[in-house]
Amino acid sequence: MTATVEAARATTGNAVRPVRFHQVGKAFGTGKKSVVALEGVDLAVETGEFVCLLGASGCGKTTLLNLVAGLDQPTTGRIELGSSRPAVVFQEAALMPWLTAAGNVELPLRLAGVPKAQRRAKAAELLELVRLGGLGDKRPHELSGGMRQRVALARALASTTDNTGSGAGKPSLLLMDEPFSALDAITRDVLQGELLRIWQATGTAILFVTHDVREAVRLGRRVVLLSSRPGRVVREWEVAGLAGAAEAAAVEEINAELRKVISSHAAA
Ligand SMILES: Nc1ncnc2c1ncn2[C@@H]1O[C@H](COP(=O)(O)OP(=O)(O)OP(=O)(O)O)[C@@H](O)[C@H]1O
Repeated sequence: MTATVEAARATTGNAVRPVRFHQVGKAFGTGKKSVVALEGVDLAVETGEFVCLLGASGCGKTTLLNLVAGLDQPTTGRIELGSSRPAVVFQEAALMPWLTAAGNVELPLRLAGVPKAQRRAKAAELLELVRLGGLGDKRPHELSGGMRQRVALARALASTTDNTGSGAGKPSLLLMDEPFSALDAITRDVLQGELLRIWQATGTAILFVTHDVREAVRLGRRVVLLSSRPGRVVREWEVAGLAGAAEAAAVEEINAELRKVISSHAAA
């Protein structure tokens, strides 16, 4: 079977989907030493949707995001990318230490050839959005871990927005790989709330990787569970709008399913 990543019009009716996987597989290496990280993954993210991808350590979550981001190629299957330029926010903010916060946010715009005045204005707007207005001249080492992740989020939003000219009319897509897992519990809680606000304000689709069930249910409208090696989609839950007892019940049910997946892998 051929493996491709297509910048195609992945459509549902007339709408363009940010991304769709068709039976995607990924193996590292060949022969006896080959590691099959993903197998037969079918998954779509709709325009403006917030999907949390959940799975045990090593089940292929990062591999899957890397395929969407174009950092790696699938071995089998096909990925249709309707999004103009997916951006990734990693566990560590990975900011350029010699640039200010504003300079980091401007970077993707600079690389896309956006004129200076326009990118300054966009960076200021995005720093306001992540509640860092007035801190644009700080360098990464002058900011807390939570603030650095806010800058990384603003930078990712800068690279997904269509003001770069190339992606007019295409849905934006943000890929997030356990972005809050290195933060303390209070900062994580605050940033989860902020991310929901920003998601609602921007309408960008988000594919968010986590191994924390509570985080997945709080943030996602849909939670997708991957099995352990090879990673396949085991089950999905619609969790939009759950609160109180219903949210707690969903967390419990998904936790039970995750434990099953982990123990079946351990027994294999
Ligand atoms: N470049 C690589 N070469 C060989 N094996 C790899 C490579 N990248 C990932 N793998 C293997 O593929 C599997 C999936 O890895 P991946 O990092 O995608 O898992 P993950 O679900 O993101 O894990 P975690 O939650 O611990 O970050 C693992 O067994 C890993 O060892």
